[in-house]
Amino acid sequence: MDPLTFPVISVAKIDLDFETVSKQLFDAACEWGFFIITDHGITKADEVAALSRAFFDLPLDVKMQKMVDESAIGYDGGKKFTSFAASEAMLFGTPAGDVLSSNNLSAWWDDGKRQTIEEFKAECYDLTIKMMSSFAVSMGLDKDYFSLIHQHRAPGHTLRCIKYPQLGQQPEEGRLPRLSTHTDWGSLTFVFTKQAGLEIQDPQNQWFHVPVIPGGIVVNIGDALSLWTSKTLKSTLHRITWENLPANRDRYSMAYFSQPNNDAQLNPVDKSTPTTAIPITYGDYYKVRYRLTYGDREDTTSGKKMLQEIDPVMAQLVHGLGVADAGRLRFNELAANETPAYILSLLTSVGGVTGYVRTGSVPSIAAGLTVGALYGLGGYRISKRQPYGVELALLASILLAGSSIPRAIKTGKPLPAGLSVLAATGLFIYGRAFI
Ligand SMILES: O=C(O)CCC(=O)C(=O)O
Ligand SMILES: [Fe+2]
Repeated sequence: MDPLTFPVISVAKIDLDFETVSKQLFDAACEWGFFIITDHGITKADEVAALSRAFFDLPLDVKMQKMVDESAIGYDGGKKFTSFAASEAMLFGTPAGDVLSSNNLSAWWDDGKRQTIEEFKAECYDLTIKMMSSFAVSMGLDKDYFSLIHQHRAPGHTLRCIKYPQLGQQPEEGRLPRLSTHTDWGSLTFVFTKQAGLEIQDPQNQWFHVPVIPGGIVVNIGDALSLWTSKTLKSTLHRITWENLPANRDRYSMAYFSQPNNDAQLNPVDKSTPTTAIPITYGDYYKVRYRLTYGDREDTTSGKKMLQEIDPVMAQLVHGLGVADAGRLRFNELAANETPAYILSLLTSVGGVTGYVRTGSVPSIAAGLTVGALYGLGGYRISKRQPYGVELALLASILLAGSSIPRAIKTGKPLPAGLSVLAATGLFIYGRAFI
């Protein structure tokens, strides 16, 4: 097979020769979903990168004075990393002008620094709009089709200045990702970095190192743009591994996320290809992805963990779209309900005790109470959106099936037969999460 060539596209002539540049951008977006643009005319990146470095050098308590909130402005680091990435970040989200007026920035971000961030964001915004116009034209839509749904309204366009810090020791394998494998949620992402480390899934589904081109911007397609185009434009999985960015090295990057307005529908724009309607807006989608990403964090207003705030029905819908890939494993937990586990816990415990009372069987009470406890613990963990709740409920069902079904067949008695029915119910309800 031919070696793959990562697309590097000069956008110097995006105005003068719109058609040629549009075709290059569209082809790269369809084939890779990731590419680098050069000659883009963005002037403020180095200045913002320097501000970002200086901010990360501040003492932790100063940085933590203003933690990120629903406005997507503030610091998202702290003493503990999220399960999404071993990084700290400074977020400048929401509509134009909000960085200037935000009270969620510490005094260090004075007027001059805020102004620089706004100017950089404005440059990025204009370029994303231009690029989306070129995608619109390539798809036979009005040139301003996408600009109309990317106005300066919520959730806005977020600049995320990121530092992957150097750490004393490498976390145990599988415990904490450097940057989880994920797709981006919105329309277009620009990544500015001078350091290697980012990997993407290439057109042959192999992990591929994104090159670093001085002055270039790494661009990728997000889920929303992919959904509008029935996935013709690719929302590509990407990640950073500990192997590529070991604990003894740090890395800085800045990601600008262009996002559709909250009320934008995610349905495919081409009405001629029959596809099932997507009954959610970008706002619904954003909420689920945001809470999955920051799942372990507490919501500043409700005090609940973000993961507990996710509506399971919405989560299932998002999962079903087949593009979202943050916290994939968690969909099992989100879809699960704790009530059957509690009922099974009660019934199996009662079953075990009844067996003992009737026949004096110690194994019966021991098994009944053990299985009951496992169901109870599983149910509790499901209700708190803690990991392994579904697994525990499933394990309880397997143990119950193993002990009751052979006895039911052998003796034909009602108690083991009843317990077998419970086991089958548990297997059905909690096994489904893994199919
Ligand atoms: O740091 C990078 O290079 C990529 C960051 C990224 O993918 C993200 O924040 O979504
Ligand atoms: Fe990303």
